[in-house]
Amino acid sequence: MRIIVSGGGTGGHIYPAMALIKRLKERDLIEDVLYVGTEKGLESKIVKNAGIDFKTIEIRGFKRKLTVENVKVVELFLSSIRKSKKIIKDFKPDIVVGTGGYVSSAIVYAAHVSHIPTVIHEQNTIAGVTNKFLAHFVDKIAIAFPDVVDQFSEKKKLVFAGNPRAQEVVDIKKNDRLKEFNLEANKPTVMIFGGSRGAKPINLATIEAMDKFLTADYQILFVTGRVHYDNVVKKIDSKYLKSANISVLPYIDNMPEILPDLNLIVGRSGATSIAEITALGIPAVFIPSPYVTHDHQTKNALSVSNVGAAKLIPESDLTAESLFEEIDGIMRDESLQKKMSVESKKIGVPDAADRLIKVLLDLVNK
Ligand SMILES: CC(=O)N[C@H]1[C@@H](OP(=O)(O)OP(=O)(O)OC[C@H]2O[C@@H](n3ccc(=O)[nH]c3=O)[C@H](O)[C@@H]2O)O[C@H](CO)[C@@H](O)[C@@H]1O
Repeated sequence: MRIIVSGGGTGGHIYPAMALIKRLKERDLIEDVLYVGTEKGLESKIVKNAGIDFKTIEIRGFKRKLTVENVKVVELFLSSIRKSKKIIKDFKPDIVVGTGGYVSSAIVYAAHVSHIPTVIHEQNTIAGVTNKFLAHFVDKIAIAFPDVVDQFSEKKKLVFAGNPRAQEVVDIKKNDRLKEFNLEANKPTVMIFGGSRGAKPINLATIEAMDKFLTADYQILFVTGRVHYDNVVKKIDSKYLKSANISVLPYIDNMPEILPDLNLIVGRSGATSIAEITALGIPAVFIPSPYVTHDHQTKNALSVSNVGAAKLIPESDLTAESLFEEIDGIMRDESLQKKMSVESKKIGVPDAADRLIKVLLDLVNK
């Protein structure tokens, strides 16, 4: 099939799109693929690095408050629909898929008015603004959490698919990649990170807890987020940076290959991270971001912690002490780790990419 995929802004919208493309290629289902994003978004780097054709449109998200800036946003939206129609006319897709973020709104809408089948993928427990808007026009809405059903009035369009990134990570075996980060290959390992862009409060609590981690009988992979890295390193005493027990990195490009080597993941509760974690059954501690629309990360996290697969620290309770105690409590208790892992796997969707592909094939072959 000829397919246009669009999703961006943060990794949580991009990696599911990339996982879908990867699986379509593995199954030899792609005749040609084009990714539509913005030049400024994280997608520009990730998609270009993967060698996938990439076309940009200029578009911005609405400000929630009434401001004059929104006039510019409307102008850009209209011009990006015109550009999207041209892209569609030239590429002639059989289907267009949007995975969220405002960038996907123009191309998916333009596909709808050009009578091309359309699908959106909603990763979260609370639907994003773009997907709520697009829901009126698209043919199918693929969801990753059953809870989100209530958010859409277009019930007949809903299909539960999970998040394609789950299937991408589940096939990768433990492969001792931790040595690349100066950590031991077989020592129990905790990764602390704040989603695709890093999170300052998590970074600060981790820096303050370093003293305790220095002597722990497990090691710490601390991923700060690219924009925070220099500041974090400046704040850390060099004895921690030289320690064999702690590795500090700005970003991990090959996350699927690292995940099987981890015993505990601590971080934000972005939906794509959750899909990866539950596909593999990795115990987790979530510190939901309170800065996202409708506090959706708390709802995401609760769907995992409510079944005993993760612990939850509200950001308002996050300190070096609470962070260390939660991590240490889990790392000292192997039976708890096993129990969390079993419960986590039960809610994982390891065949999510194939489920989503079935939705696409049903539309294309209609
Ligand atoms: C602040 C914000 O708006 N966050 C949203 C964003 O999160 P964010 O972009 O952080 O998304 P997720 O936590 O869902 O996913 C992060 C992705 O980035 C990858 N990764 C992360 C760090 C790293 O060093 N290397 C790497 O590859 C992870 O493996 C994962 O695939 O999109 C998610 C999915 O719609 C939402 O649920 C989040 O609420």
